[in-house]
Amino acid sequence: MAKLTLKNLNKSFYKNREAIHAVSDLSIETKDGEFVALLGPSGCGKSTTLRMIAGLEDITSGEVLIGERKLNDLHPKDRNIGLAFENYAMYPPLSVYDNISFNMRAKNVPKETIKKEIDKMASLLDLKDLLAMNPSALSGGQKQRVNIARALIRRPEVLLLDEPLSHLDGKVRQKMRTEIKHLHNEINCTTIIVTHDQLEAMALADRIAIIKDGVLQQFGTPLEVFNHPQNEFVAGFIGEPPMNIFTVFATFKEGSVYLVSKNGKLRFNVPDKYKDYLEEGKEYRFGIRPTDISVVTDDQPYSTELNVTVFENVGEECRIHIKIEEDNILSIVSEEIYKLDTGDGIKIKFDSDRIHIFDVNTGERVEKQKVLI
Ligand SMILES: Nc1ncnc2c1ncn2[C@@H]1O[C@H](COP(=O)(O)OP(=O)(O)OP(=O)(O)O)[C@@H](O)[C@H]1O
Repeated sequence: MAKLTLKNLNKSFYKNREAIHAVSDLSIETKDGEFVALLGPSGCGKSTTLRMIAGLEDITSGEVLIGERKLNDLHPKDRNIGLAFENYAMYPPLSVYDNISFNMRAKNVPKETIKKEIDKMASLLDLKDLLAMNPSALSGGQKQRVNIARALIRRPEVLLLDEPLSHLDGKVRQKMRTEIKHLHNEINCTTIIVTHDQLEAMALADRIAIIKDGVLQQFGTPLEVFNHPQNEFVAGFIGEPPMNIFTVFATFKEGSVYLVSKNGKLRFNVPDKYKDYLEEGKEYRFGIRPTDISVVTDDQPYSTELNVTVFENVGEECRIHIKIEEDNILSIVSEEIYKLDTGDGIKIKFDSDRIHIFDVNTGERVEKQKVLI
C-alpha cells in the first residue's frame, strides 16, 4: 500500500514549434490503497498523466511521488508500479503461465516461488483454466485479467489501469468491472484507472479526478461530483442522461428569489439562501438532473405548467421531454400513472434542494461551501 502524489504536474508537447499543454498544473494526492479514476473526454490528458506516473513519458515540470519517494528520475522498472494497458502485448508463442511469469523467470526466481505466486494470481483473477492456453485463444475479458495478473505479480505499490474495459462489450464489460472492484477490495493496492466513461468511474472509484483540457476540474467522491459539481463542465459530464442546463436570470421580488428562463416561459422560486449568491438581473446557468424534476398533479406552489413534446415509457421509468424554444428539459419519473401524449399539459416541479447554479462567464458553481455527504 502506498500514497501516490502528483504535485503541480505539467506536460507540454511541441508540434510545429507550438506547445500543446497536455497536462497543466495537476495536483492529486491519493490515500493508501485508494482507487482513483482519471476521467475526462478524449484528449484531456488522462493517458499522458498515467504515462508520466509510469515513467513512459518525460515530465515537463512537477513531481510524482510514492510515499516520500520521488519517481521523476527513476527508470520505469524501478518505480514499483504495475501497469495494465488495454493493448499490452503478450508474447504470442508463450502460454499464459509463461507470460505472467516472464519477468520472474528473467530474474531467476526459483520455480516453486513462481508457481506459488501464479497460483495466488490465478485464484484471485480466476485464471486457473487459462494458464496453459496461448494468448491468441483468449477473449477480450480474459486478456484483461491476464494483463492485470502480469502487472500485479510484481507486487507493485501502485497499479495503473489504462482504459481496461473500453474494448469489451456489454455484459463482459460489466462483469469485468465488478471483477476489478472485487480485486481491488481483495488486494487493496493503490490503483489509478484511466477512463472516459463516467459510469465506469462512478462505479469503481473511491474518488474521481475530472479533467478537461489538461486541467483538473474537481477531485471528489462519486457522490460529491454527482451531487455537488464544482462547475458546469462537471455537471454536464457526470450523470446519464445528462443534467438539464439552461440560461436564466435572477429576479428578486417581495423578499424571494426567482429564476426566469431567457424566453420567460419558466419562472421558479429558489431557496432564500441563494440571496447571498445571486445578483438581481444577472444571467446564470441553471442545472437540474432529470430525476429531480417531478410531475405534480395538484396545485402545488411553484409548479410550472408546460406541454409535453415527447413521452417515452422505457419500462422501469418514464421520460418526459419538453422543448420550450431553445431550452430542452427532460424529466424522468418512475410512476406508471403517467401515460402522456405530445401536446398534453403537465405541471412540473424542480426539487429546490437539488438545483445547481453556475456563473455564466466562469462556469463555476455560485455557492462553494462543501456539502457533507
Ligand atoms: N506524443 C505526443 N505528441 C504530441 N501530442 C501529444 C502526444 N501525446 C498526446 N498528445 C496530445 O496531448 C493531449 C492529451 O492526450 P492524451 O492521450 O493524454 O489524452 P487522453 O485524455 O488520454 O485521450 P484519449 O481518451 O483519447 O486517450 C492531446 O491533445 C494529444 O493530442
